[in-house]
Amino acid sequence: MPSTVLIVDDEKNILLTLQTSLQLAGYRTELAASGQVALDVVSARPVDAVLMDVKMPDMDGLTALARLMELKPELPVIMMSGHGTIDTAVKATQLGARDFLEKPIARDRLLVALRNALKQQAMLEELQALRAEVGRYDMVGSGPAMQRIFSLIQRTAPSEGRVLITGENGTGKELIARALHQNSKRKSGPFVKLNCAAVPHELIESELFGHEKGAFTGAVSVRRGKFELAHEGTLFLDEIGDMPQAMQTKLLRVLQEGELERVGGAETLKVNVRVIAATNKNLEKEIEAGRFREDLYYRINVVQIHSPPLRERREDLPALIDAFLKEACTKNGRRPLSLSPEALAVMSAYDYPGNVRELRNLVERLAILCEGPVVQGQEAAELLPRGKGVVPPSAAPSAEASTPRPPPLPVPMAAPAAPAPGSGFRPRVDRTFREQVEDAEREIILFTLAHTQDNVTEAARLLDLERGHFYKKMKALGLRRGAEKDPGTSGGEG
Ligand SMILES: Nc1ncnc2c1ncn2[C@@H]1O[C@H](COP(=O)(O)OP(=O)(O)OP(=O)(O)O)[C@@H](O)[C@H]1O
Repeated sequence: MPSTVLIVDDEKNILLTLQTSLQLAGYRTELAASGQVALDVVSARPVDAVLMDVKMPDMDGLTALARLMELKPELPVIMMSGHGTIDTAVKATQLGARDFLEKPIARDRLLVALRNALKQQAMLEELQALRAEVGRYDMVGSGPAMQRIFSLIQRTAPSEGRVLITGENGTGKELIARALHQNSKRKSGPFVKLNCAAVPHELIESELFGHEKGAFTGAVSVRRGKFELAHEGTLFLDEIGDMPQAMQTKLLRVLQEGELERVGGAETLKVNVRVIAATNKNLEKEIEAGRFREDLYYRINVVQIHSPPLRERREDLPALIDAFLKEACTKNGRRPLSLSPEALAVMSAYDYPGNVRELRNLVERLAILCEGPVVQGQEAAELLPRGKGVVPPSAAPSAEASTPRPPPLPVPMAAPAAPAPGSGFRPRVDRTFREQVEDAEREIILFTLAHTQDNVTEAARLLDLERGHFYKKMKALGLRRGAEKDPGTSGGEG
């Protein structure tokens, strides 16, 4: 899409000459005969750059420049003057002008200045976007599920094929979309995102297609839609399953014809956009229920990439935790933290209904709250939702641990061969009476088994319990025998 340049000069001849030069070079132009008109145009219509004379009646160019910078601080403005002094040029630069041209303006010099200003602007915008997204591009994980995703990204990204990314919230769908863009031929173009579930139904059309001034109440100026903004780049439509049906029909037309009109506008705009969509819904079910257009589904679903929930790819947990821990420590200005084996075991046992997003938040909390330098199992357990944090005794305490060993937590499926947690049971206020009695019973059994080297008969004898009753108790508490052990070698209790 050609850039629009606003030319501001009180001399009509100059306006027309510059307009011709710029149009021949492929730019769209807007004209303003005064500083005030220029301000009106910029607040009403999309303008990519301004070329403005210094000497004008009513409002001189430098005053207009200062006002423009207040209105749109990032707008590239090139000043021009027939009586240019160094002083004026310095003032213009201080006010935010990107370049200063002397009249009469040489066409080549003008085009170079304009190209540089627009390029610089594009780079600044890209840098800003990158800064905002810092740390969000790198996809961590090397398990089979991630390998499959990486391979699909590699094969799909260079094509122009539309991609539908499916998966629960927080599984990394947006990250996949960004990776597809970054690895595509469009990577120097924009990546634009619209979350269809976050925009009120009545506004989604203008978000996507833009609107003309006065198209509806509140449309005080022209606005480009996401499709226009994504021209020659990628448009990521998140939560597409939430797109209203009327809008699905309009989207289908753009996907088929590559054309659209802004809301309230008559001009047909051609756009060259690759659409990547994502959903946490089962779109086939949505089609059956009559909520999603089947023809749109086939248009967007040329290639499908599924991002499985974190609980189905636990093998990636250590690498993800490590990456998020490093990131959070740097962000919060603290020395690097590491996880004790107990803490890692606690975090690996949790199901993460909020997926990688939840893990990332939990790790950031760890980085803020833990004293460190090694996160203990108890600290990790306390971070998880109530009742979800358990410290398996099989996880050995870290040698680097600087804090005293915390009291042990309940053991859901522990092999008696594991080291006994010791007699550290203490009453707590965050578990019920019954849970705490069971915690104590577990401790007693594990402690005794450790003492008898897993000899169940001997442990039952020491506790004055029937052997059968002892077994039942173990089962009820979720404990199992050292299954890998041959009963004959573990003390002959079998
Ligand atoms: N493989 C990964 N490596 C590193 N970070 C990840 C990974 N997957 C997800 N994340 C991080 O988890 C968070 C959620 O990811 P993202 O927004 O891509 O998920 P989503 O599936 O698009 O979520 P939603 O459906 O809610 O929009 C982000 O902070 C992202 O950086």
